[in-house]
Amino acid sequence: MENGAAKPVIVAIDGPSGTGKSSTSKAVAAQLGLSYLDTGAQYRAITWWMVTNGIDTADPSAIAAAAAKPEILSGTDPANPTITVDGVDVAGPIREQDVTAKVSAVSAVPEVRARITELQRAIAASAVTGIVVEGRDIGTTVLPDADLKIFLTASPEARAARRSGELKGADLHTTREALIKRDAADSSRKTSPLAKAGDAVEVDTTELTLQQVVECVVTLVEEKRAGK
Ligand SMILES: Nc1ncnc2c1ncn2[C@@H]1O[C@H](COP(=O)(O)OP(=O)(O)O)[C@@H](O)[C@H]1O
Ligand SMILES: Nc1ccn([C@H]2C[C@H](O)[C@@H](COP(=O)(O)OP(=O)(O)O)O2)c(=O)n1
Repeated sequence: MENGAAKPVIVAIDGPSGTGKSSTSKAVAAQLGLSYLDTGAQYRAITWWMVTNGIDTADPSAIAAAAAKPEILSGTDPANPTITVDGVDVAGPIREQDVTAKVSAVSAVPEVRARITELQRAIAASAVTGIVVEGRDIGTTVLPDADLKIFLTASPEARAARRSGELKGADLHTTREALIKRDAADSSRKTSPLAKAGDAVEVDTTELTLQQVVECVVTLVEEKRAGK
């Protein structure tokens, strides 16, 4: 017989763009009855606010001065993840090209990272059954005590093909170059760069279907829960 409620399980999924973090995290969370947090959406939301409010995103001091202003709320149901800024639903606008081009510069500013990291920790701490949190620095910085850390990778070709499929036929070469440039910026910033935690399990998804990746992560979570 169960002795009280199970301890919440915290899963961190990091990796570069197009490796399958969002799709995998949502499916794993749904399958295991956990909450889900897309931390990239939070960085995109604060970037959207900066752009909308005329803040120069090439000026780190202007970004730092405004970092505390927007109120960013994330809905963590994996079947219906939501993101609002000052009460406005920004799920669509945060995926636009302009935000994508500026998000690395905004998310490199330490004041932005401190603000968003605090939000992320509060959301994770309040998840009753547990949560799958996906991003770039979750296993290294945001939740270093996560029960399970996964680092997803895939070849640049596979990642670009997946992304240009989403962008309805966008040029493969341009998509590949933009993706490599963003990963380089995210990996080389001073504060909390994209990095694999020493204790993360690396999964190369190049030759795997999404379903295979999900099965792999679900198995790893179940093994952790069983104390293996
Ligand atoms: N293993 C996979 N094989 C093929 N396509 C995938 C795989 N994983 C994800 N995808 C697709 O690739 C695209 C990018 O995936 P996404 O989960 O948004 O990646 P990330 O969050 O790492 O940027 C989506 O269209 C998704 O359906
Ligand atoms: N934990 C995180 C998550 C995202 N970011 C930044 C860096 C990324 O280029 C952007 C956008 O992240 P997002 O996960 O939406 O990117 P994708 O286009 O899905 O690859 O946010 C970050 O700095 N730290």
